[in-house]
Amino acid sequence: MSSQLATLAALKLVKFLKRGTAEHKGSAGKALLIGGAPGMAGALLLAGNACLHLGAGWTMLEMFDPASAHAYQDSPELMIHLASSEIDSVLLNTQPDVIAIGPGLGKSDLASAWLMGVLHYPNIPLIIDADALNLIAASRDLLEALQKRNQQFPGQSVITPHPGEAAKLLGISSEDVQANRLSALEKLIALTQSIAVLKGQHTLIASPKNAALQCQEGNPGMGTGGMGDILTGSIAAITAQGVRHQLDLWESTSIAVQLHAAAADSLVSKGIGPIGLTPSETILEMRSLLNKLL
Ligand SMILES: NC(=O)C1=CN([C@@H]2O[C@H](COP(=O)(O)OP(=O)(O)OC[C@H]3O[C@@H](n4cnc5c(N)ncnc54)[C@H](O)[C@@H]3O)[C@@H](O)[C@H]2O)[C@@H](O)CC1
Ligand SMILES: Nc1ncnc2c1ncn2[C@@H]1O[C@H](COP(=O)(O)OP(=O)(O)O)[C@@H](O)[C@H]1O
Repeated sequence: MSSQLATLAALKLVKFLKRGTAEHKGSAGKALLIGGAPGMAGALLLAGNACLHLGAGWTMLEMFDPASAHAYQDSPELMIHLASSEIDSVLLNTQPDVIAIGPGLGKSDLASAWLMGVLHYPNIPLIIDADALNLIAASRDLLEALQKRNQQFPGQSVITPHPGEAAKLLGISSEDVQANRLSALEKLIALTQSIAVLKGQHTLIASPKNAALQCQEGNPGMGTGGMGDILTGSIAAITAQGVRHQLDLWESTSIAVQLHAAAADSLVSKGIGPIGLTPSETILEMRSLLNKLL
């Protein structure tokens, strides 16, 4: 299969992120990240740290865990707010340039309500990951809301399932997904009409408009909890900057997918991993690679 697929080669697009001397945080965009239920606050913090270090102008977190909804000494730049049922007013007051929902979101009624709220929030890029995908897999209403959003605003959502999440969305096993990853990717796009990133060895990306590309970078050191969360935060950061730097969601996602895997390879080449490679180290390596590519 791999020989038939074109290779993802998106890093040449990084130069679009180069900042003019008069640019300010407004030009770098506002990202709103939603998740972090009790026991999984770390997933949202990892996504937030990735978003911050990959250059979003503002990184705002809607945190579901009341005990974790506070400022952090290690990353006081993150603007953290306790998620409540005031969903529409938060979205209206925040006016985000991009929303990412899912890291550690959980499957509570409030989580479903937030997901429905962001699916109804109009024409901005939306990144859907982790438990947000599991919620869509379990709810026809949420799936229909996603399909309707994509009919109204094509190209403005991306789903980022790992094989387990892809399997739930498609109603098959993760072994079936892995046995024919390209077919699973195509089915995910047919089902959701979103840009789709099927993670795992040789991550695949495609959209209703774009044929599948295969990421050649990446390594098994990436098999650490939180590695997908930082991809979500990175897509959010690059998309937030892309809004005013002529990059669309497809291009921003493509950059993030390749940069993420390339950073993990770069760390392994320096002896940092594969065993014990952490998502937090990968964030800093992504920042370093990104700035070298400008
Ligand atoms: N620090 C934290 O708080 C973390 C929280 N997390 C959150 O935990 C929740 C549950 O997510 P999880 O993904 O951990 O658990 P899930 O139960 O959703 O998925 C794990 C299963 O997916 C399948 N799978 C995943 N990757 C695969 C691959 N490359 N090849 C084949 N099969 C694969 C396997 O069957 C695996 O057992 C999410 O909301 C997530 O964001 C995780 O991101 C880990 C870190
Ligand atoms: N063997 C591998 N080769 C390449 N990339 C991998 C490998 N294992 C995991 N990854 C990557 O690591 C990330 C794991 O994401 P995910 O499973 O969502 O993690 P989490 O939910 O714990 O944050 C994905 O980007 C995936 O492509």
